[in-house]
Amino acid sequence: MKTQLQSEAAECGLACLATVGRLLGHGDDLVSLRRRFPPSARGTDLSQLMEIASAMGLCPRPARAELDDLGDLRLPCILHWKLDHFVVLRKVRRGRFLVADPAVGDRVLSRAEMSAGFTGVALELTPTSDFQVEPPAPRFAWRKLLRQAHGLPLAMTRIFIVAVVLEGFAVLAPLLQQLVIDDVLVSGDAELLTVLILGFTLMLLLQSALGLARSWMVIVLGQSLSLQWTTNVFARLIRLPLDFFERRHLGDIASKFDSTTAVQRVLTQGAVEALLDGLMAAVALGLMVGYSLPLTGVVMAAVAIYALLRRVTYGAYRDAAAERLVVAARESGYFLETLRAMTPLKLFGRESQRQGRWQNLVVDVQNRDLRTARLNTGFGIASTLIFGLENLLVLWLGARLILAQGRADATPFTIGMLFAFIAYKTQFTSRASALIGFIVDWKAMSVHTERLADIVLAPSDADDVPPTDLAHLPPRIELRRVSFRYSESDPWILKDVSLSIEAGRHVALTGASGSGKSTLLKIALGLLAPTEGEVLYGGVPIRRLGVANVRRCIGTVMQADALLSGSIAENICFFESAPSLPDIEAAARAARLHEDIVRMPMAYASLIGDLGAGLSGGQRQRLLLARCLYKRPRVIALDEATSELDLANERAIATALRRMRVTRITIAHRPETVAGADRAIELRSGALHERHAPRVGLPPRPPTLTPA
Ligand SMILES: Nc1ncnc2c1ncn2[C@@H]1O[C@H](COP(=O)(O)OP(=O)(O)OP(=O)(O)O)[C@@H](O)[C@H]1O
Repeated sequence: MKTQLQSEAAECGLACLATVGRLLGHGDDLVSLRRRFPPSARGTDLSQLMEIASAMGLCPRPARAELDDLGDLRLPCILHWKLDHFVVLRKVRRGRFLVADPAVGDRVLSRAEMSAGFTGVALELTPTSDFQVEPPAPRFAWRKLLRQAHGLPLAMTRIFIVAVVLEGFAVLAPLLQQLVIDDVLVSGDAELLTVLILGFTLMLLLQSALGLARSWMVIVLGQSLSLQWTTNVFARLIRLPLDFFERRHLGDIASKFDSTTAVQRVLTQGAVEALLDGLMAAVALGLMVGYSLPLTGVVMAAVAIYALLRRVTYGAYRDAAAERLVVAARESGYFLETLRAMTPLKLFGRESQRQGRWQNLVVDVQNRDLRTARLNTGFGIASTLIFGLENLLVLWLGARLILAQGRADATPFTIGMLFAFIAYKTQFTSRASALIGFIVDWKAMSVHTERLADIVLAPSDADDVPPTDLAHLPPRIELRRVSFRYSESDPWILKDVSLSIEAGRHVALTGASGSGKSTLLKIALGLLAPTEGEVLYGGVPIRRLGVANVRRCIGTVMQADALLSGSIAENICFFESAPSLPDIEAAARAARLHEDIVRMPMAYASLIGDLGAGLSGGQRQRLLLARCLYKRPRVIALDEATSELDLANERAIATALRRMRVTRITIAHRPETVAGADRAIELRSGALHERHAPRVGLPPRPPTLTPA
């Protein structure tokens, strides 16, 4: 597929460049371009697009154009669309415009639609001598998925053997017809008829039992593979870096994940059935040739026309399926977001507007379904016509062969043979068309594998350092000459920042909103990798120690932290398998939450929703704090973790934390919180400025959970 559909909310520009590259024969698709030029979460503007185009070996030329001039531009070119989007103009013909929209796929637009969307800015792209048809990016290997499936060869072999026996019965059935018509009816042998019918009844029973066994085995295999594969993909997904999730819509990630099931179905059940279909088609074809060559020729011609028809319609089917996946993902993401944003929607009275936009998205999905249904209808009628004509032709030719039996040069052909031929022909055409269907599904599987590749090929943030206890290292955090920006096209948030937070000290980080405090904290926690410089824990780079090992030593409450649905106790111990109830209570006391909890009817067993429903803002923050303390961390990192608390509670918590003598880094705006720290550092224009000198503190002590 040449048109590259965007996966991330803000990568329409990159997707357009990938589409133009593909149309001009560039080997890179969006997956590999995304890896080479990670887009900013905020999108890409024209000048950044031009930079990337130049790096791809395309000479960019921005142009102002009227609708009438579009046909004179060098196509394909990129058009600025509705002020916040880019599309690719592929062709202009007789006043209609073929546009590749990375959000929805190919669209043929009228002049009026073009005039409503096109802002007048176009980007022409001409390949230079540097433009190379590069080797395709590493593709998602379905073979790897197959290899990961335990017990697959044995289960497939069993299913195959049972199925082959079943197919044997299917081959014998038409022979019964031939025997009954040619021998029994002609000779009037009633006894032979009884024997034949009894024999075939037995066969039918056996066939039913084996059919049942085969279906059951296919179901069991499907279930087991689906579990293995989805588990593998989920394990991969959950280890992807944070920015993977921040850049994508929820619905898109969920839909990509669902592609695993589609791939699994084609690779296992589909593959076994295709193998059998191929085998049966070959056997039936051999038998048909034995009965009559001219009749077989007619059937083969019909199957060939059918195959050609599928080949011709394949592109349209594939595009409709690919686009449907994208628009359906958008619709489900929008739906989920609506549920999450119920409070502001009601407060701002935006229910109707939201409903209207959701309806538009549903219509988008329905339009794709309609396209597929239209194709299916046309295709169904065409194939009925092809095979109907073939049937009539076989009947006509077969009957003529029977009628010619009296002649000396006639090839022997009986009524029973015609019946048997028709039965084998029916088997052959149905198996051959199923096989062609499988080949189409196999090719169309790339729609799913491409989507799955976004998860499977994305670099994971899991390091291969084994779990290690870092108790021997002093809990000291150091940022050494760290610079950071979210992408090459984003401004620097931190520039050459060095900071050492000594063990047992408390550093308060202040700064204007948007100055980069949370970003700095995320870098210190290994959630974001510094663009330059490094982060050390206890004097050792955290990548060497293993980010997971370091995070085990650090308790955190982040700005947009989440609770999960479950009980309060479960949330405090973060669903630990063998939680310590006294520790849960100690953590809740230290976070000044215990009294609130015991006042609840079900105390620690009280259930809360995933968004912390059932708790006040301050209780939510204290619960997050209790969760952080339950870990018995050696370092505590708090990002405005007490902003919703009253002063009395905040003071009590600050005292409790001070007594623990853990290393602390606190982002806060309140003067009281900042004043309690050993050092206050302000982040301004990407650099750190000391606000008050370090206080002489006590030497660090091992962390304790002393209730306040
Ligand atoms: N994923 C992202 N991609 C691009 N820019 C981002 C991203 N996340 C944050 N930013 C930008 O980085 C800058 C620093 O953000 P950050 O959240 O670190 O600020 P902050 O100092 O913690 O702000 P606040 O006090 O309001 O929480 C802001 O300008 C923000 O818009």
